[in-house]
This record gives sequence, structure tokens and C-alpha cells, in this order.
Amino acid sequence: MHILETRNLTYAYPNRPPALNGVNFIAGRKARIAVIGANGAGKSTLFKHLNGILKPTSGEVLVHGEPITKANLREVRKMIGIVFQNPDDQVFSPTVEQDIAFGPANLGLDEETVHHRVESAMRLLALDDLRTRPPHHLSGGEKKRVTIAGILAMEPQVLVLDEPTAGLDPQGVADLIRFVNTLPERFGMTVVFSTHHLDLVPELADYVYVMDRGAVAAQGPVPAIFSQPDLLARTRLDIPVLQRLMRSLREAGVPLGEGYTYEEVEAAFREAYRGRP
Ligand SMILES: Nc1ncnc2c1ncn2[C@@H]1O[C@H](COP(=O)(O)OP(=O)(O)OP(=O)(O)O)[C@@H](O)[C@H]1O
Repeated sequence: MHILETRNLTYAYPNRPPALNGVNFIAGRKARIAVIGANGAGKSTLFKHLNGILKPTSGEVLVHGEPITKANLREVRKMIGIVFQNPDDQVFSPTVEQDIAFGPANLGLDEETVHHRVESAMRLLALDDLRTRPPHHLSGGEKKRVTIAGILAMEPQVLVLDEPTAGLDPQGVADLIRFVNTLPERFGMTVVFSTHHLDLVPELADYVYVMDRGAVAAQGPVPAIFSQPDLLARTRLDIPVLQRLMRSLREAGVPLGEGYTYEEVEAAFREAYRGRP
């Protein structure tokens, strides 16, 4: 049984054609999954179903094999934590500390546990210096860290990140990649994220869902998806820049092996140019 699964998930906003059309999505324990797709493909709408914010028009969302119902909604929200695209929608308390405490306190945990969780989440996201600041006065990147900390303080089994790098500076992106990549091993967490930055996908994901107009156009491990430039073009996406470069150098006769993350690509170049001045 999977932690999270959608079966034939279809959803239409009121008086609109379906935004999701028969989506089958599976997330296993410790998986790192990217959901990519052009604007309006349905990524956020899919994510809003994963913890019961939206209810399917038809089809099912299963958490540990159980459909989401009113009775288990609280339990589901404990297990599936979602960080939305715009941090302004998710910060509202007078201080950072209180903001992070909101989620765990709402789960009905005792004060000492809440305090402990808030402290660990602040440590994880390096938020100590900001603890008494009003979150709505923070920069976009700082707010993002606060919202992630607030979700992590609920200790979810699945962390869903909608466009996690939107509004982050390059250092912020690098920090986020490093941090998020520790979560599966450290806490057994599953990470699901959406992005328009395809260069980010191999750094953060092992498996990819490509969405197009409300449906899953393709899915597979990173190499399987990135070796299909036609699929990416058809779905209004583009092959990442490092892959484009490797492809044209191979066509020019450079014997480059495979590589998807920056480190793998660097190793492939070193290997190809070994012994050359
Ligand atoms: N609240 C809403 N009411 C009506 N239609 C909506 C609403 N939210 C989204 N839609 C529509 O549903 C479709 C899917 O939108 P969604 O936000 O899920 O796409 P997305 O893949 O997350 O896009 P983006 O990359 O732009 O964030 C779009 O056609 C959008 O116009």
C-alpha cells in the first residue's frame, strides 16, 4: 500500500471544464517526486486534493489506502503537509515563533511537545534570529522558510512543496535543495514538489510526473523523462540546459556519458576530457 495515491482523480472548478482529468498519482515512502507541467496544467489543483482541501468531482485520493473523509481529515493533514506557492497565504501570526506553533498546536499536541517541535523546526530552517519578528514583515525567502518550518513542525510523512524555489535567491535555492534532500533519509519523509525550473528536477527528484492540460502526459525516472525532448516540447516544457549542452556536444563527437544532476554532469565532463590539457 502506498502512503499517497490518487485514482482516476477528476476535478472541475464550478462552471469550468475539468482542471484534472483521470489523474493516477502514487507516492511511496521516502520518494522524491517532481510534478512538472506548463501554467494551468493542474499541478496546484492536484496538490490541493492531497490533503483534502479540494474534494474530487470523481475518482479517489487515498492516504495509506483510505479515502479522505471528514472523520479522518485531521489525521490526513497531520500526515500530508503542503507548502503553497505564495507564503503570504500561509503566515498570519504576530511572531515567527507563534506562526510555526500554529499547526502543531492545532493538532491538539500538549504545550511541551509543541514547544519542542517549534524549536527543532526553527533550528532546521535557521530561523532562530527571526523568532520574534512579525512574519508579514519578512522577505519572501524568509517567509518561505517560516512556512516550511510550520509544516515540518507537524512532522508530516509527506511534504508537498508547490513551486518551492519561487522568489528565492540563488543561495536560497541552493540551501533549499540541500535541506530538502536530507528529509527522506533523516526523517523517512516523502517529498513531492512542483517546479517550472527543470534544472532543479534532477537535483531534488528521482521520479517525475509530467502534467499537461489536467492529465498525466508521462511519468518515469528522471533519465527516462529527460531523454524525451519531444515529450517536453509537446507539453510546453524545455529540456534542461545541461542536458541540451551534453546532447549537442555528443552530436559533435564528444564521448560524454550520462549525467543528470550537476555533480553527475561534471563527472561526465571530467571523464570525457581526462588526460586532455
Ligand atoms: N479557483 C479556481 N477557479 C476556477 N478555475 C481555477 C481555479 N484555480 C485554478 N483554476 C484553473 O484550473 C486549471 C489548473 O490550474 P492550476 O493552478 O492547478 O495549474 P498549475 O499547473 O498549478 O499552474 P501554474 O504553473 O500556473 O501554477 C487552470 O485552467 C486554471 O485556470
